[in-house]
Amino acid sequence: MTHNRKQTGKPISRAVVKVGSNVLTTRSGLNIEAIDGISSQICNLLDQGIEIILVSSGAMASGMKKMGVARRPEAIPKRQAIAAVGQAGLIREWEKAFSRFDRRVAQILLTSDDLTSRKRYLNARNTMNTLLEWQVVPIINENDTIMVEEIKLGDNDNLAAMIALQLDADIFINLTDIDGLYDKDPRIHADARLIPRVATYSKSIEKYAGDIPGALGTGGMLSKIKAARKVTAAGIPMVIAKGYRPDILIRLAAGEAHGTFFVPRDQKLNRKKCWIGYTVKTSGTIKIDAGAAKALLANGKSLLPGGIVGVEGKFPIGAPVAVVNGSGELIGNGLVNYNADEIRSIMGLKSGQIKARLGQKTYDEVIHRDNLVITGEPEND
Ligand SMILES: Nc1ncnc2c1ncn2[C@@H]1O[C@H](COP(=O)(O)OP(=O)(O)O)[C@@H](O)[C@H]1O
Ligand SMILES: N[C@@H](CCC(=O)OP(=O)(O)O)C(=O)O
Repeated sequence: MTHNRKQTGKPISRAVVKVGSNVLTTRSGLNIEAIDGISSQICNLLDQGIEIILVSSGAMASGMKKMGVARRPEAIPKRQAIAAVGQAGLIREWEKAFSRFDRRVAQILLTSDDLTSRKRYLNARNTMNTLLEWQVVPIINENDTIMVEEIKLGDNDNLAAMIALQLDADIFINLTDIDGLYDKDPRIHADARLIPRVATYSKSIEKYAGDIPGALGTGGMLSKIKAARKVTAAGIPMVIAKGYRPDILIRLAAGEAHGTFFVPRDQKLNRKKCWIGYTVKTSGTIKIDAGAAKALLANGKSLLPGGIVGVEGKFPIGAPVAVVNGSGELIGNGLVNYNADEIRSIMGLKSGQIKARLGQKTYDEVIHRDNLVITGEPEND
């Protein structure tokens, strides 16, 4: 069964719901009232036939309360240990809350390695799809316990956006401790006004948002805006709304307008391109000249060796790399047909000269357009 959503005009049959630490924790620990309220609403949506994937923050905040720590420790092992303590209680409370409605939950903890490896990415997707088929609610968080800088996802706004792309959700609902995006940080400016709708994403929107989170959050409003950029570029709408508002999920699913709605692009990006453009951690950088940038941006062409002016990093064939212009601004991500040393050796050449230089030519293109996703949009920046 699908649900008609007036705001998007499209039916919702699958939603990613992210709940921030500020909603899920109080001064004394986990906010059981919020967990009960949100789980009861999710069960209502499940009864309507809408599949829900829950991304739950709160492990760090809850672990700190449990261990009697007032501030996040600087030492990484201590932070990881605190998250481990907190995650146990967090999932227990969600499980308890859903069991009141005879619903089961499953815990999924991810790092960016799990999402960058295509094999692990697809495995995780298959598992989550199986859980959804079984009507079990997947509850996802970053695997903070083993998280170090190299495999860090950063914040759960970003993680939830990637999950929305991975599972081809119809909407991403981001529940936080504030009504939505204001035109200025409302903690500093009393005259800040709520923006109900963002029709087209542009860099200027990012200027509205502060990157200082609430007492217990990570990333602040800015990380939510960046998440909106990802999902809307791939054709998925996002709403930022206040998690404490009674029946907020039910109201949103019924098409009521609350918070800030980010209108998606008309065209959906295919799944593999979602992964290349908005999920993988790139393992190198290719710098291109102005002619190549124009060919990629305006004409949707593949990247040929002739337009390449620099290569950074050491990466194998098939690796995800970032493509940047002469000023270092990101144009997009792509999967390479040649390794880093080969690209260094053929950059600036015509495709017809590749064989003479390398002794063989497997492809004309360094990145074929089917494996290239334009994510930078200079016309909006
Ligand atoms: N322009 C803005 N509009 C709304 N909130 C903002 C803005 N700039 C900064 N914020 C702050 O961002 C906070 C939400 O981010 P964060 O604490 O990371 O939440 P969460 O824990 O839900 O992820 C809000 O409490 C708000 O004070
Ligand atoms: N993984 C972390 C949450 C990180 C995060 O993004 O927090 P938040 O800004 O509250 O969504 C935790 O569970 O504490």
